[in-house]
Amino acid sequence: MKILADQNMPLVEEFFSDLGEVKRFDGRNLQASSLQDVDALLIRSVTKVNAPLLSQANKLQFVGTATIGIDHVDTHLLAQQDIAFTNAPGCNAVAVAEYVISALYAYAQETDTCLQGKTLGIVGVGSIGKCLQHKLADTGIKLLMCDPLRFKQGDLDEHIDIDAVLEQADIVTFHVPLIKEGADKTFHLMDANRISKLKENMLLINASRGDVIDNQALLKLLQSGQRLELILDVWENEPNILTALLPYTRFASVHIAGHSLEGKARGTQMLYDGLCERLGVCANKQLEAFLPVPALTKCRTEKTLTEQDLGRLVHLVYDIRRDDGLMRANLTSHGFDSLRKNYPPRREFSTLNIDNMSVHGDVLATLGFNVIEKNEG
Ligand SMILES: NC(=O)C1=CN([C@@H]2O[C@H](COP(=O)(O)OP(=O)(O)OC[C@H]3O[C@@H](n4cnc5c(N)ncnc54)[C@H](O)[C@@H]3O)[C@@H](O)[C@H]2O)C=CC1
Ligand SMILES: O=C(O)C(=O)[C@H](O)COP(=O)(O)O
Repeated sequence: MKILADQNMPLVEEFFSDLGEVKRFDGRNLQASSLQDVDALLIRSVTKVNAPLLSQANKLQFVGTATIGIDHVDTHLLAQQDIAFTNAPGCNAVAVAEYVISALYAYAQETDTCLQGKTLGIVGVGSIGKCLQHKLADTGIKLLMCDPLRFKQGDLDEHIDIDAVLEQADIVTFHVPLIKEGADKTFHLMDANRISKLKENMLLINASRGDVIDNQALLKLLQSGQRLELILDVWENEPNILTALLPYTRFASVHIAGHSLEGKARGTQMLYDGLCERLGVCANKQLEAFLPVPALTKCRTEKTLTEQDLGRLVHLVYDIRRDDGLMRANLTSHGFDSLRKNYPPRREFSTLNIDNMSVHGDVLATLGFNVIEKNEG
């Protein structure tokens, strides 16, 4: 079978070469003619699957996106054409949650803020929101959960309306899918009206989709002199983003919140599992076999850890300021997509084994580190 895979998807040859012939493509520039005689298409978020793209797909039986988000895929059209579809739910939830945690500790360090006692609103409590809620559970940050849909389904104990969250929280982070229309639309969930009511100096984090926040309205507010703390990983109209927003951000990045090595590799494995299921063959490959050993695998904590120490541990594994620096220094010369393509490897907290001799084992473990020893003394 012929398999066409995005050039930015890792481990495709390792997972798929036993199933067929693998060819790569540039995700932003896939042409309809390239789908002639192709059996399986493996994409990332930058490839729009729609009627024009599928117009010459004479053999396509499987489309997989190695992402959580599916706003780039016309799933109804695929169903109509009896083309199996899978995404990779949850594949990079840990990576996005750790991006937010790294951002929080870096923000705290730079602004001399104590996170303990602050109130953080999580808007969208699915895989990522829940993962973040769990990881922050022992940090002393008060969490407000906002997810009307899950609350209605009885899948969430508490739900606070978004406007109440924006009023009560010091920090708000968005983890909703992009829904462009209908009763549940999240397009411009943060519209000009909500943006105009934002409290001075509150911290907004967006690592969901750029269109969830009206970027022009946000810029207008900031240009009017309102002070806000902003951490943006996603932007409207990527890759041609509103660069005028950049100077107003505390930290900015090129849509890489989910790009841990593990997160991207899990996405590939989930597509492999999906295609094997479609073909009725046994999926017998595991990503652990392909991941490199991390540069840093072990450290030891001796004393009672302060919040600053926790931040240092977080940043040992992943410091958002690395990505912020790369974007600010290279966006103009290299461009948004090239920075994404050449994203330096990043590992998840679980790759750091912490030999813990302090009383902070629980917070370290809930943050996601691998705590290998605990001494209550
Ligand atoms: N920046 C990045 O690199 C990444 C971004 N994403 C984005 O994050 C989104 C969320 O991912 P997951 O948590 O895995 O998805 P999920 O589908 O598990 O959870 C999304 C949650 O948002 C809730 N929701 C929908 N509309 C809402 C609203 N108006 N207000 C509050 N909650 C609402 C849903 O009920 C659901 O529980 C993805 O759809 C994707 O667009 C995902 C991975 C990486
Ligand atoms: O999973 C998602 O949804 C994402 O946004 C990805 O992590 C990032 O997208 P691509 O690397 O596929 O463009």
